[in-house]
Amino acid sequence: MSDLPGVVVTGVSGRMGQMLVRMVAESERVHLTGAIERPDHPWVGRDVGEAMGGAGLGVTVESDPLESFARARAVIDFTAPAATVEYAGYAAQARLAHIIGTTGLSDTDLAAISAAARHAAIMRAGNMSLGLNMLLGVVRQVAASLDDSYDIEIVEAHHRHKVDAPSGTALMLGEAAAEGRGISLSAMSDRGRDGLTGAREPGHIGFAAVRGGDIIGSHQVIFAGDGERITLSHDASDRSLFARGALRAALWAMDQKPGEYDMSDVLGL
Ligand SMILES: NC(=O)C1=CN([C@@H]2O[C@H](COP(=O)(O)OP(=O)(O)OC[C@H]3O[C@@H](n4cnc5c(N)ncnc54)[C@H](O)[C@@H]3O)[C@@H](O)[C@H]2O)C=CC1
Ligand SMILES: O=C(O)C1=N[C@H](C(=O)O)C[C@H](O)C1
Repeated sequence: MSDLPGVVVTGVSGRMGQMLVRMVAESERVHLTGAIERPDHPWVGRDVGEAMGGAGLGVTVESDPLESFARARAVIDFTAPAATVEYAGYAAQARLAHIIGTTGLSDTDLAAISAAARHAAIMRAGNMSLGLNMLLGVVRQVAASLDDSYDIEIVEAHHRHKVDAPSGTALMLGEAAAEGRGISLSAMSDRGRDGLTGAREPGHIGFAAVRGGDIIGSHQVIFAGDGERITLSHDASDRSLFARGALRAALWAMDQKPGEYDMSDVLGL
């Protein structure tokens, strides 16, 4: 038995899940106490380290989170919207910190997560990298300094397996630009142009998504004016970036009161 605070990872067979299992298991500050997958997954019942193709870690993959949540201080969750909403309810019952990396959440999902945050600390961010979260402040500032003769367009690129668009990060960048401009993103965004769209609406924020190959995550915010263009960009070249941010967030959130937090709270930005 370890005295270190327990952390559960959900979606352990996924791209981020496997990265997180490795990082939590190797950490000297936390202890891996649970590994969760969906009920029909072939890894359920196996040691998570062995299922990942390495040495056993002494943690069996389970589909029922109740027991492992009861032994933990935090759950790190990069799965899918329906799963994340379900885990938010369980984490609230067990009063443990819930670190949410899952993107593609609907307004209804977000409302359910806010309700769960009355009972537990929830840290949610569409991107947990330090660099990207620093960039948000720069985007806000540039958007506040330029009037709407500079058209704002957000272009994101991801691997062929990504299921949601625009990416969670693109939406965070869009929110930062909208805050800088003093506008509402939901009222002023253009997504997925196709066909005879008409000329660009002044003041709107446009989104475009590229999907292909093994691109980990690239984002550009373009401020296109007459005669010049400013481009702010961020490129992730290693997924461990996000896992490191998530682990830092878990350590931070374990000591927070119930409520909703984001990476700016964790990083003190
Ligand atoms: N916030 C951030 O920094 C980042 C967020 N993401 C987001 O994380 C999510 C996962 O991304 P990937 O790992 O690339 O996807 P993935 O498809 O490789 O992994 C998702 C995993 O969740 C599991 N899962 C689905 N439903 C489940 C359930 N009910 N219970 C338990 N497990 C369940 C799947 O079986 C799979 O193993 C996506 O929404 C993605 O956009 C990804 C990278 C960074
Ligand atoms: O699905 C991914 O891979 C990623 N998802 C996040 C997003 O939607 O922005 C973060 C990162 O870009 C990788």
